[in-house]
Parts: sequence; C-alpha cells; structure tokens
Amino acid sequence: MVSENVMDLVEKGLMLPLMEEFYTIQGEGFHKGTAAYFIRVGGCDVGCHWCDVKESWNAETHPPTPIYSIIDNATKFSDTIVVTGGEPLTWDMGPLTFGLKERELKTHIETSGAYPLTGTWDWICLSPKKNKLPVGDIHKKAHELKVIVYNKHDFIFAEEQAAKVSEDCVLYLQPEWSVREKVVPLIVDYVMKNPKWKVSLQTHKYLNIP
Ligand SMILES: C[S@@+](CC[C@H](N)C(=O)[O-])C[C@H]1O[C@@H](n2cnc3c(N)ncnc32)[C@H](O)[C@@H]1O
Ligand SMILES: Nc1nc2[nH]cc(C(=O)O)c2c(=O)[nH]1
Ligand code: SF4
Ligand SMILES: [Mg+2]
Repeated sequence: MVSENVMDLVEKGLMLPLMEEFYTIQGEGFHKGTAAYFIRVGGCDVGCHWCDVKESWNAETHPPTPIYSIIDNATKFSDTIVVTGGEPLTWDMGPLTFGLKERELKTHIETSGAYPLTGTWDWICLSPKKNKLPVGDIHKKAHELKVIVYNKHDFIFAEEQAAKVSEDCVLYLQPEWSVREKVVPLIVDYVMKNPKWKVSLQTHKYLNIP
C-alpha cells in the first residue's frame, strides 16, 4: 500500500516510480555512441505491442523514489542524462529536470509525447505512436523525430508526423527489433529515395550493453 503522502509526492513529481538507472552508451538516434546515464521511470499506458520494455508499464511494480536520490546518483557518471521509461511524461518532469539542470547536467528525454510536455530539456527525442498520438505542441519542440518501422504503413505515418515538426528536427526511421531482418531493406530503400530521413539502429543491442 502506497501512503497518501507518497501519492502526493508522486503527483508533484518529487518522487517517481523508478524502474532502473544505469550508465551506458546512448544506442539510438542523434546521440548514439555518447556515454549517458539512463533513468527509466515506470508507468506507460500507450500499449505498443512490440514494446521492448513491457515490464515498465505497471507503475505500481516500481518503487516511488525521491528525486533527490535519483539526481545524486546521476551526478556520479556523465554529464548527459537520458530520462526514459515507460512513458516519462506520465509524470511531472519539472522537479527532476530542475534538479538535474541545477547540477549542470544535460537533460535528454525519450518520449512518445502521449502526455503534456513537462520539464526542462536540452534534447527531446519524440517517438510518436499511432495508438496514442502526441498531444500539445511537442512536435514543434522536438529536436529529433524517431519513428519505429514495423510495417509498410509506418512510412506513411512517419511522413504525417514529419509534417508537424520544426525545420531543424532530425528525422529517423528505426526498425522494430523483432522484424529488423524484414524491415531494414525497406528502410534502406526508403532513406535512399527520401534522404531527409536517416536510419537509426538500436546499436546497444548489437553491442550487448543495456
Ligand atoms: C521503451 S521507449 C520509452 C520511451 C517512450 N515511452 C517512447 O516510446 O518513446 C524508448 C524508445 O525505444 C523505442 N522502442 C521500443 N520498443 C522498440 C522495439 N521493439 N524496436 C525498436 N524500438 C523500440 C521507442 O519507440 C522509443 O523510441
Ligand atoms: N543503450 C541504450 N540506449 C537507448 N536509447 C533509448 C533507450 C530507451 O529505452 O529509451 C535506450 C536503452 O534502453 N539503452
Ligand atoms: S510508448 Fe514507449 S514504453 Fe510505452 S509501450 Fe510504447 S514503446 Fe513501450
Ligand atoms: Mg531501450
């Protein structure tokens, strides 16, 4: 049983259901290859059938953790912090990112954009999902758009999403891991014909790192 006091602190973003935190190499997208400390916050109701971290979905299975301890741990590793999940925007990211910025850390987020944008971010990676579309004006704020390609229709979805982002936003197509052998040739062909897009791979899975 979580007490009312804890629920109140989670509501305010002062505690977060923490699934895991780990120091690794950013495997995906624009910052791939960069050492980064990952904070994986539990809770997501978007329901992607191919999600590679379904254990994150149920927030109740992840202990409410005070953000000061998450921030203290984060300072020990690198100056780049990636907040992911689950869907981090399920929660108020204001206090966590305020604390990280106070320590002069770079704040990056991996998000579907399915909930309103909170927090102060140096880098926003928006990975929209068809079953729960991004809300608000996050398209305009995204530095990177990363669309997961599971089937051919995802190219159409990718173009619809790309029409909404800013001119400077970097566009990525990333194969869904379980069908990578089938979709990688489609992505390669698409990017060669439509070079505004770039290929993103989950390089950490090839490197056998978290
Ligand atoms: C696990 S999600 C967590 C952050 C947020 N909920 C989101 O979807 O952006 C982190 C990144 O992994 C991507 N992803 C999840 N499962 C994947 C899979 N099976 N293959 C390729 N990318 C995947 C997501 O699209 C997202 O860009
Ligand atoms: N190395 C590594 N890079 C990543 N980039 C995005 C990830 C995520 O799950 O959000 C991820 C992850 O889980 N591991
Ligand atoms: S939005 Fe992200 S965490 Fe949620 S189910 Fe989809 S890929 Fe998984
Ligand atoms: Mg991952």
